[in-house]
Amino acid sequence: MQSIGFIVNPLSGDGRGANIWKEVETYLQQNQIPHVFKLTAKAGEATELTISMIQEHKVGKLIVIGGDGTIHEAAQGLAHIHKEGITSSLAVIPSGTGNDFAKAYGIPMHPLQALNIALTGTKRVQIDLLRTASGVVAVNSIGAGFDGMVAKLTNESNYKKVLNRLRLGKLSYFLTILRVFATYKPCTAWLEVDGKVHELPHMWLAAVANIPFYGGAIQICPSASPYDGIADIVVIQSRGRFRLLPILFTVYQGNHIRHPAVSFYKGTSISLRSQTPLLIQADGEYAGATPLQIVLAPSVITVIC
Ligand SMILES: Nc1ncnc2c1ncn2[C@@H]1O[C@H](COP(=O)(O)OP(=O)(O)OP(=O)(O)O)[C@@H](O)[C@H]1O
Repeated sequence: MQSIGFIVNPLSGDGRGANIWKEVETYLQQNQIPHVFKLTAKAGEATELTISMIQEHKVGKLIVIGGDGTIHEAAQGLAHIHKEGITSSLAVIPSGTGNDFAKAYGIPMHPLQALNIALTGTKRVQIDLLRTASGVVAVNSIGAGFDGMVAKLTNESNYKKVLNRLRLGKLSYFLTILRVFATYKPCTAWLEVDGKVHELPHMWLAAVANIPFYGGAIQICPSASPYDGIADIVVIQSRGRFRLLPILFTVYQGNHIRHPAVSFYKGTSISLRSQTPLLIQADGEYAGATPLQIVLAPSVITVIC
């Protein structure tokens, strides 16, 4: 049997991770399922825990209990060991706020159902990654501009904690969207996709998507697929703010795609420059500012779903 390792972010979903781990650990003990586990003690730690767990304990199946931020950190570790020719499959028990990764792979939100899939699921898919020039990888998306600012302010906000406690975590992203929408100043940016440069005046955001969702089930790029070896890019441009209002209310269903302010591109080598530095998010985590360069790395991680 494959050796099983758990990485648990006890603080994900404002403490939901710790509660889910208790439930999962009880199940593992009752059913005498051998495993190793590590709890993250600080931000960023899931990367080194992933590497050490796989190298030291020869873990063939890594199960992450966390949100998209913890999966993002574990993915850095999985991509690192992939370069050394070592592989380990990734399974997820969602305990975060947005849980976009779990949604994209049809992983149930119920902890014991997700555990059952992690332990016995036979479907394994190879997924692409987005890799930046600075070596960061993203499993879900990388975006610059409006959504970079939304990710940063949501993660720093106090209402995210309060809403998580009320099981309304997704609302925290929407509240920040409204905040940023009222004040955001678009600028000109230059997007290069596979050698072709597109000048983008009044750009609000450019997001490179590996899956359709971000920010807690916002269907920003409905055509994105992590299996097709190509990244989908969505750009929103507008001179006026109020012209974009309909997008706020249609983007959750992915019905913004025909709005004239929205355009799409596809490619494997992408770069973005901007008139003024724009904040970047990678899988919902703050990741610096433009300029940004991304290449699509095909079939790097195996996901159990
Ligand atoms: N012990 C810890 N103390 C402080 N921060 C931690 C700790 N363990 C992990 N973190 C940080 O918590 C952050 C949030 O985790 P995660 O994204 O998994 O949950 P979330 O924010 O509730 O969910 P989502 O990303 O789906 O919105 C991550 O950036 C991670 O680095």
